[in-house]
Amino acid sequence: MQHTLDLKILDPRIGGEWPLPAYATDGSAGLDLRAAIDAPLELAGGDTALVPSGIAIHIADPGLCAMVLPRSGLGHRHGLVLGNGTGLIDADYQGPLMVSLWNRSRATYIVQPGDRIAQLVLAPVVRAGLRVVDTFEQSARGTGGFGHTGTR
Ligand SMILES: O=c1ccn([C@H]2C[C@H](O)[C@@H](COP(=O)(O)OP(=O)(O)OP(=O)(O)O)O2)c(=O)[nH]1
Ligand SMILES: [Mg+2]
Repeated sequence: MQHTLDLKILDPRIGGEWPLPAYATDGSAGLDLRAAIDAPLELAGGDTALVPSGIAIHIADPGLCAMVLPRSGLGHRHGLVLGNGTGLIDADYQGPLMVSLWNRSRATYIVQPGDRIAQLVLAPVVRAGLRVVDTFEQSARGTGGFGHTGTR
């Protein structure tokens, strides 16, 4: 599925010396986001920094959202994940797209200006209309959860 996304360039290096966010392959789900920083960012083990991506997006359609996710290689090999777990970008958000970068490892990691640090995935949203009830229609699972079905 393809959707046209309004994008503002907040840092002129995006679309200049660094390419616009792009899908790495035809089948890629995520657009890589870059660190729009002026100098190398030293993230000591355990530290978190709010890093500008240099862009703003306006999704507009409330049936869509975007999620900021870690890049697997950085997350697995270097412990570079997100301070907020997953970033959720609302359809009506028009501010700068920020990446909360968390170095969950023990070693310092240095982010260079323009490094691809995270990825943005556009996803459908189903907004709930709440109906308050006293009882639920019986399901097979009922209230069982948190390992209730075992491990094998
Ligand atoms: O990784 C992220 C997460 C969020 N945002 C922006 C877009 C999102 O629409 C807005 C609000 O995010 P969220 O609702 O998750 O945060 P909040 O703490 O509930 O803030 P608010 O009170 O503004 O909703 O912040 C980012 O730029 N990057
Ligand atoms: Mg919120």
